Amino acid sequence: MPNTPTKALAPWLGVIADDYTGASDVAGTLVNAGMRVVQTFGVPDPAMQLHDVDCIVVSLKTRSLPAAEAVDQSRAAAHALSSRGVRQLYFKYCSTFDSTSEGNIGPVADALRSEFVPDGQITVVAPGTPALGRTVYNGVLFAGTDLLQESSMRHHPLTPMTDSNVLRLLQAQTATPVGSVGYSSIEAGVAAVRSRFQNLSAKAGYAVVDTLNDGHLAVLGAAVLDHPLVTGGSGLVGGLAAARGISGQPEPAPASRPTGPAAVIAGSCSEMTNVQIDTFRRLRPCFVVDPAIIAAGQNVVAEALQFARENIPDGPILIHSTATPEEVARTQKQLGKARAAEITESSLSTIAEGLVASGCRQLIVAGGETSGAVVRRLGITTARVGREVSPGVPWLATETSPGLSILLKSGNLGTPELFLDAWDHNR
Ligand SMILES: Nc1ncnc2c1ncn2[C@@H]1O[C@H](COP(=O)(O)OP(=O)(O)OP(=O)(O)O)[C@@H](O)[C@H]1O
Ligand SMILES: O=C(O)[C@@H](O)C(=O)CO
Repeated sequence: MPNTPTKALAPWLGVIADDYTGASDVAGTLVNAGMRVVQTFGVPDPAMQLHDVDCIVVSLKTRSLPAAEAVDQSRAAAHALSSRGVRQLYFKYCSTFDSTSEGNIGPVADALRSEFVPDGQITVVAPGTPALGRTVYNGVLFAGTDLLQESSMRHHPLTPMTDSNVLRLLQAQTATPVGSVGYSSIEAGVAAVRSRFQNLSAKAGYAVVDTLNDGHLAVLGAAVLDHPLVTGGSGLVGGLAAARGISGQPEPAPASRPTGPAAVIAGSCSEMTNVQIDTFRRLRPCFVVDPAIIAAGQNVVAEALQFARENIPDGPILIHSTATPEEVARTQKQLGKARAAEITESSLSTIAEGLVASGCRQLIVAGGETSGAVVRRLGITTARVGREVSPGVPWLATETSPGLSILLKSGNLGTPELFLDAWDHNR
């Protein structure tokens, strides 16, 4: 018998994630639900070997691109996944709905809907991820106990979130009408949700779903099990996995369990990253990369690598551009938002490249845009997803740079001690 892949062996879920840390978040959630997962960086080439997996997570860096480019890349990812036989596509965006009025959640979802969703079928919009403290109540998004617009996300350097109403946020980005499904329908069970979808589909293309707890995700997962396209944060993939009867017994990833020099690179300016850096700084050495100083011509990259050479033999080190909202605002005013980001991402990537070239084998990168820039510079295209260090934060065993483990941490995820104790989870 020729050894040709059959439809039965195809992964059932194909995820298109709009940033690299968000991709790791959803990949870790799937591993936690008992799946074998591979994460690709960029659209997988048809020749790429992605065997023995239940799920492929494609990491894109489309959250802050012009909408047309984000749409093109997301479409290409969807086609690549479809041609590998996946039965369901999942468009993963941030649980805090990071976007602007131009997009890119609406434009990408519209493009995927137009190709993959039958006329008249509603598409679910589910940012709510209770494990990360993100809940949706009457269409309004909360981060912990704060309204999204009153959370630290209002200061985000690239996508400041100043409204909490998901219907309004999405409607600003799409001509397709947006409706909602309230928690009382969800508590009434799968049939009630399906019937609400049916009624809504006469006047809307999207349904923003309330999500207060994991029980709601379980009902929603069952209600959208046969939808060709689902959109949301990482939470709903757990509901989908449970509805497929796969739950909770993670296979250890076939990681090479590397030891060796360890470093954190942080370009995230999110609140939790700031806390994690303060916690690390008390015990281990840190080096600050300031984009304004780089723009003034100082060779900060060389200084950072010198710092690494001197300190990495004694244990993990941290190199960061992470700054407070006030400092970021000052730098952006001086350099412009795009140039500040470009200088920072490019410098941190060069530093990461230097670290790996000189033997670093365990690398944590904090921040989605930052992770995108670093992983690209390192030329990593695929990784097997290992166990989570904390919700949404798994180690990845890179397949393109054997022996190198990376952990891509979303800005607000992880515990305050993560940069100190994540290494233990990689043994
Ligand atoms: N000191 C700084 N001044 C101005 N911009 C900065 C500074 N440090 C980092 N940046 C930029 O801020 C952006 C931070 O976004 P990034 O996606 O990396 O982090 P995040 O939003 O916290 O992470 P996530 O998307 O995973 O939640 C990057 O483009 C980064 O280059
Ligand atoms: O959904 C989340 O909160 C994260 O995966 C993320 O995308 C942060 O940028």
